[in-house]
Amino acid sequence: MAVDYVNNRSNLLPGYQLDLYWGDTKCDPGHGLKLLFEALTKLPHKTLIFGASCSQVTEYMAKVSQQYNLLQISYISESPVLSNREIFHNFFRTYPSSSSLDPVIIQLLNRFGWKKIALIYQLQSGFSVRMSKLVERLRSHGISVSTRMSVRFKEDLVTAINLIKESQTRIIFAELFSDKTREVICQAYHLNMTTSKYVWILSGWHNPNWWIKNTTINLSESYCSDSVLSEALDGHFSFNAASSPSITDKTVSGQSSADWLKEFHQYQQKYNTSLFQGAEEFAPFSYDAIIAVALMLNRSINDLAKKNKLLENVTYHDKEALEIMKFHMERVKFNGITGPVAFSKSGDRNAIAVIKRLIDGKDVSIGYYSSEQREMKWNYSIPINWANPGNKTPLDGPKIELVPETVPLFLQIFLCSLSAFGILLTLSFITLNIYYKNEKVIKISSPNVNNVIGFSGIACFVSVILFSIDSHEHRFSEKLAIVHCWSQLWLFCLGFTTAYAALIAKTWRIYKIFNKTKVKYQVIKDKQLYLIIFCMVAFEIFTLFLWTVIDPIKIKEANGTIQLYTLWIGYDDQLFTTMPSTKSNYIDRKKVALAVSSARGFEKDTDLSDNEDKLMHLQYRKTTILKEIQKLQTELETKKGQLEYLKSAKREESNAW
Ligand SMILES: NCCCC(=O)O
Repeated sequence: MAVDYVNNRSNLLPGYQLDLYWGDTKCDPGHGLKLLFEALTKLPHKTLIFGASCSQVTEYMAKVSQQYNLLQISYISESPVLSNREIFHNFFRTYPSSSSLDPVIIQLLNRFGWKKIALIYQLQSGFSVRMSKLVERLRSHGISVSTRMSVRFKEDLVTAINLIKESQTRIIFAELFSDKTREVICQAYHLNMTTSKYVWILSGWHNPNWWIKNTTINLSESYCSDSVLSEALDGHFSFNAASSPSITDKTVSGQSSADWLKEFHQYQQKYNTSLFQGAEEFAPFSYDAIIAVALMLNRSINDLAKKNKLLENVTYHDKEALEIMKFHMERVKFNGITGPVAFSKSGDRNAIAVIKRLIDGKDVSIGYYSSEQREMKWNYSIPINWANPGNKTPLDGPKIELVPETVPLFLQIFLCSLSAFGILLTLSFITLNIYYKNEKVIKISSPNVNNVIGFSGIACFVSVILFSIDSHEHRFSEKLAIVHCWSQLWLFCLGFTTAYAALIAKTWRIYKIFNKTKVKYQVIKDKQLYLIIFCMVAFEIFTLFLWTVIDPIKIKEANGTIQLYTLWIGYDDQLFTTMPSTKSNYIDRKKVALAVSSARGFEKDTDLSDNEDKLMHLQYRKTTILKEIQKLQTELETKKGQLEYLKSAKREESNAW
């Protein structure tokens, strides 16, 4: 159609006819190179190489064509590798580099507030390099890439999808050729990864209805028919360079994009050949590429003439002719079917990208992005239906909410009131104890030691109040929280030990009195009781000191529930059954029981945090290993990309062709 247009125009390449020698590269470098050699070795001499479609073929062909000092122009190859002028000196394209469309993904993620994405792509240099650049770009925009998987064989694909599922990322960008994309979607479907919780973003350059192939996909354990794929793909997003960004603007041929499309359909019917089927996405770019070639040749004729050269006589390896053509190609500028056509220094095209969504089997344009103006225009009149109750935008992963695990308020109030009551009661006992210290019953019970027990009990009550105060990071600084934790422990342990030591001392004295073997009345003074108390408290301080130094408290976030054991009250009668003083009216059994039970509860609490520790550690190890795998994969892909560059450069140097 484009060749006909050029050949029918009297003012474009007057006296010349454009001839196109073509063949199907089958998206395979081997086929592509064979066709290229056949074309180059047959007469007439070829003036320019047009194509290929798949970047992996184009890359090889462009390396060959430049050995012949020929210009090459592609109409759909999107690999960012082709933008490297140091490797591809004479290459142009009317389709933008895929990397120039990366902002589209960022705009889409930003629109829906997604901050995490998983990437999956087919293993080949163009896609690998594109993904490396995309990862950098996403990260610079605060979007994390949870997983980056490359696939080549069916086995890789199954593992890759499983790993993406494990990464718990619900937004997935996949760039693969259509056959592989079908397989990826099939596997995802069987893993429930195409439900409304997941969002798939795919390349938009596939043929319309690319998933319909009338064949069943057979993965290891998953089968998918076309109708299953249609169901799985409904609602996915895709984007590509817009083939007809404006349907009203007049183009260089005087047609609007709409007129052009009409004529294209007439061509399709006229030739009735399968070769035109589904070519709507590529055809406008191909058309504009031919127009660009015609304009470039038209302008080159005069400059060639100045060098005494005729276009038809230009032979291979003519560097001078090549420079003239390259000069004019770099300056081509016209309004094409695909919008304004001009080439950057790297031979690339700035284009307008279209974002589409598959709604009820039809691609609907929901926005346009201009890479030149870096501007996104959303078509908000298209409703975004997420197919979930309440039409909620899917999340990029499971929602993680940090819930501080604290003692519930009612329990806090209850505990504090109970402790305050205990403190008041103890204070009143201490007062009575001091006031009536000379009364006989009080006197024989060692009022000073009673006071020690009273104050120790108060320390335990205060520690309960401290336990119930929530010191998580939003309230206390880390240092203060640590001091808070230690003070609870020190207060409780010292209070308990002191009270217990005093009781033991008193019990021992009673035991001594009641079990006297000598006839003489035995006097045991308070000083001896203080010594027992001192020894036990000193041992406790020493133990606490060792604990504080050897295993200091660390603040960390943990999953799970805090269970409060310290309230359970029970008796530990063991001590009393072995001592005759159990029956003594002067021993406050309640207090002892509370203290012993609290200590037990504390042990249980410590066990619980040990388990949490292990769980946290395992979770941490899992995350670290996953991150390491991702890092290694990224490095591997980058290295593969570099290796391919180096291989191509080496081949070029050695002039193997
Ligand atoms: N024709 C497919 C476009 C993708 C590529 O550049 O290979």
